[in-house]
Amino acid sequence: MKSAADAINANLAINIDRVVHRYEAREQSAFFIEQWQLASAERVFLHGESGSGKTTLLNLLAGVLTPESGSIELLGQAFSSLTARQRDKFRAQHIGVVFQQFNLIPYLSVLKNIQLAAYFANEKQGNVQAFAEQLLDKLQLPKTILKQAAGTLSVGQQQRVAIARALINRPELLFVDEPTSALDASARDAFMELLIEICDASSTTLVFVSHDLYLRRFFETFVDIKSLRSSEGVTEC
Ligand SMILES: Nc1ncnc2c1ncn2[C@@H]1O[C@H](COP(=O)(O)OP(=O)(O)OP(=O)(O)O)[C@@H](O)[C@H]1O
Repeated sequence: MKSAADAINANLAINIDRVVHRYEAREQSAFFIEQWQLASAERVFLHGESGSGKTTLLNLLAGVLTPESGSIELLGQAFSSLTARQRDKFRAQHIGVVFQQFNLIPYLSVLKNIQLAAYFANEKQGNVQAFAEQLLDKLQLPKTILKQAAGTLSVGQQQRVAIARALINRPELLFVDEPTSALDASARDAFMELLIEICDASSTTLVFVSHDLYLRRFFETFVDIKSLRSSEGVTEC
């Protein structure tokens, strides 16, 4: 029979347990989080001063970095124990990511960049273009941009395309790092409304990193990374 703890854990989207990360093996200091849990469909605004480890945490959650010890469970799966290949597959199918560098392929069109994300997640291509158009429209980008090479867009436009690419598979988990930094106030508010709408519609769990405290109003949970990090057992950065 399942225990009450098992039942609670089954509803967790993210479950971090004693995670240690070091950028270099001999590094004295380490990134350490003892425990952090997020329920399915929870939205968190993650804040912290520059260099406090927000991007490191997102990279661990996205599987770009792997912990030296401890475990990261995502959607009930032991994500940090997967092989690199299994992690890539899991990411493509369940995670949307928007990093500070947008990682668009510059010589491919906007549509191809978005289609590629859908392809890796095995989404049916038939519906991809219509949904991409809908997303770009809500992000205040013209439909004509779909045919343009991603490398020819402005930084603000690239940022919005990266967001559309992250949302195209309606991911269960969405990790975004400063997604509004290149947007003006009107595009920023439109983006936030779209993001919340899509997260609501798909019960997406969102970890949203930003320095912009104005954006805190869109979130039920606010976390300062300082409160997550602990020095027990290791020396902090
Ligand atoms: N590739 C790397 N190699 C070595 N150290 C790194 C690397 N990336 C980050 N660090 C260090 O890890 C610490 C946390 O950096 P991180 O980028 O996670 O912080 P952050 O809170 O996201 O900062 P910012 O708000 O400026 O983006 C910093 O001391 C940084 O110098």
